[in-house]
Amino acid sequence: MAALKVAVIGANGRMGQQAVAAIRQADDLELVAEVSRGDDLTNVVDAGAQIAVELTVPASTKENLRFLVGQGIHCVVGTTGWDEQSLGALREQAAARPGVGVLIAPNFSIGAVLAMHFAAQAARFFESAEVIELHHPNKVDAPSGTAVHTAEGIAAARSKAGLGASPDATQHGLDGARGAVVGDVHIHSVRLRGLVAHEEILFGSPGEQLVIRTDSFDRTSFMPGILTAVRSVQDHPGVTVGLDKYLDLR
Ligand SMILES: NC(=O)C1=CN([C@@H]2O[C@H](COP(=O)(O)OP(=O)(O)OC[C@H]3O[C@@H](n4cnc5c(N)ncnc54)[C@H](OP(=O)(O)O)[C@@H]3O)[C@@H](O)[C@H]2O)C=CC1
Ligand SMILES: O=C(O)C1=N[C@H](C(=O)O)C[C@H](O)C1
Repeated sequence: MAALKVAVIGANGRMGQQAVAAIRQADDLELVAEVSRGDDLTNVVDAGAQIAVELTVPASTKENLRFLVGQGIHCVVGTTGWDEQSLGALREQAAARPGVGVLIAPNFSIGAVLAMHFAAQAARFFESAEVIELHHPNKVDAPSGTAVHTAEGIAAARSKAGLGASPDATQHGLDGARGAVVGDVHIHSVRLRGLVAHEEILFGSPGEQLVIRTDSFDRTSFMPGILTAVRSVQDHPGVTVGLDKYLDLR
């Protein structure tokens, strides 16, 4: 079978460089274009790319996707910054290009994907839930896309189970002390030299605690997920959020 033709957008970045290397090493994939800031995205089309891996910055990703989906190119997106409004616009655009698949993946590491899945399963059993995400200090966004997705999954499960917000008697203190809030779930962001990408999901009930923790010590942890997504995206038309949807998790 012919190799799938793949382009990487954001090829000079921390993730982009590793994605380029991982795709080059895969026998069933052919890297046909590497796009960095300032390069023309039409290179991707001219090179005949079937799939684009988008690993840029929140300020660039939506515009890139608008172009790529408009050209009928399947997209695997790791960049953060997607909210309900921008996802809605993307879904609308994808609906006008039937057959085109787009994966928005808050996290490609299997550990993080499973942590989010387990957190959603655990959420209805506990009175309290909070998320701590810990990253390298060069990260430009906070909270992390993974933490937002984790909190959304927990909030949906809690709401379905009829649970309200976690108990919290805080009335006084410094702004920000209780973190950011997504769907009633508090998220705390740590930025620390030496870290890569880590998350702890805390659940509490009287007399007990459950901690789910995932650690990416190296960006190689994201590569198997990217390759799985590249190989699968054509089989999932429309916009999918979360690599878990490709993994047959129950
Ligand atoms: N889903 C996942 O598993 C993971 C997702 N991420 C996310 O992926 C994104 C990238 O992370 P990371 O590699 O660490 O970030 P980097 O800042 O190292 O890389 C981003 C790269 O994209 C480039 N860029 C910006 N705009 C464009 C554009 N329009 N066209 C082409 N290239 C562009 C930047 O260039 P310049 O330097 O000139 O700005 C930079 O080289 C972030 O949103 C991060 O949160 C990260 C790790 C895992
Ligand atoms: O910027 C990063 O490094 C990461 N970004 C993603 C996020 O915001 O969740 C994924 C991972 O946490 C690494």
